[in-house]
Amino acid sequence: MSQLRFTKMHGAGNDYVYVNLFEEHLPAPPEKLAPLVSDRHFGIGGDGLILITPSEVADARMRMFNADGSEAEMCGNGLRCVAKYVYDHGIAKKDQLALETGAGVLSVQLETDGDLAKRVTVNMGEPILDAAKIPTTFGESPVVNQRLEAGGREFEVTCVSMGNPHCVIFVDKADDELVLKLGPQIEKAAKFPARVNVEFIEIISPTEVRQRTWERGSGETLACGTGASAVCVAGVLTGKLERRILNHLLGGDLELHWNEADNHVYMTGPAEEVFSGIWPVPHGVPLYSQLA
Ligand SMILES: N[C@H](CCC[C@H](N)C(=O)O)C(=O)O
Repeated sequence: MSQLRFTKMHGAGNDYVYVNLFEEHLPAPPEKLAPLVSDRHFGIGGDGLILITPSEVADARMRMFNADGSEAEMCGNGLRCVAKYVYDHGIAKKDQLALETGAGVLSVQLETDGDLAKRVTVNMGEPILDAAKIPTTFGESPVVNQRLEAGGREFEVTCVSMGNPHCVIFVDKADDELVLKLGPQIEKAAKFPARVNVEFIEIISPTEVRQRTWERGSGETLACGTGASAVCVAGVLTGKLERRILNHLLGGDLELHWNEADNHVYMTGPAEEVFSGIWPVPHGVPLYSQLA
C-alpha cells in the first residue's frame, strides 16, 4: 500500500496539501494526485497540491497543482506557506529566501517569532500587461476596461498576469450570482486561451478593497495571492486605487504594494501550518511503480 506523508497549510484560508520532496517520493503523477487529495470528502481536502522540491537555483522550488490537476505557474498564498515550511522545518533557516516558481525565482522576507515564521512578504516581480502574454485575445495592451460578455451581461475587465492569468472586475456587490455563476463562464471564456482566474472587487476606498475569487482550476477560494496582486495593479491602471492597498478576502487580509521605483508588486500576509498526516493512496491510482 502506497502512502503519502503530507502537511496541510493555508494562507488566508487558501488551503493546500503540501508534500516535502526533500524527504518524500511521489507515488504517482502529481496531476493525478491533486484532484484526489483535494477532495474535501473522500480525500485530505484542499484547493490543490503543492510540491516543495530541491532547486538548482534557489533555496527550494514550488510546483503548484489546482484541484482539477492543472499545474499553475505561480501561487501567492502557496508561496508564503512554502517559505514558512522551508524555514520552520529547517530546510533553510534564513529569514530571506529565494524560491523557484513557474514565474521565476522570487525573493521572500519572513517575519519570525523564534523558530517559526509568522508573516511573509513576497516580491512577486513585475506584472505582465502585454495581452498576448497574459494570455488574452484582447487586441490592445494593457488590457484595461475592456468589454467582455458573459452570461448575457457585459462587464468591463482589466487583465494582468503575475505569472498566471487574472481577469479583474470592479463591481458594486460581489454576490453569488456573479462569483458562482459567471465566474466559471469567464474562467473558460474564449478570450482566455489558457483559461483565467477571476477577481470580483468591491472598492471600499482608494486604499481598501474586498475581494471574492473564482480560481482557474479550483473554483471559489477564500483567498488568492496572485489575484490580490493583480487587483492592486488593475486598480492603479484604472485609476481606482492607490499603489498601496489593503485587500479583505474571505479568509483573511493581504497587504499589496505596486512599487513605482522597481515596478515590482509586494504581497504581505499570513501563513499557517494546520496539521500533518499520512494519506494511504487509494487503489486504482496509476502508481509510478506500475507505470515503469
Ligand atoms: N488557480 C491559480 C493558481 C493558484 C493561485 C492562488 N491560489 C494564489 O494564491 O495566487 C491558477 O490556476 O493560476
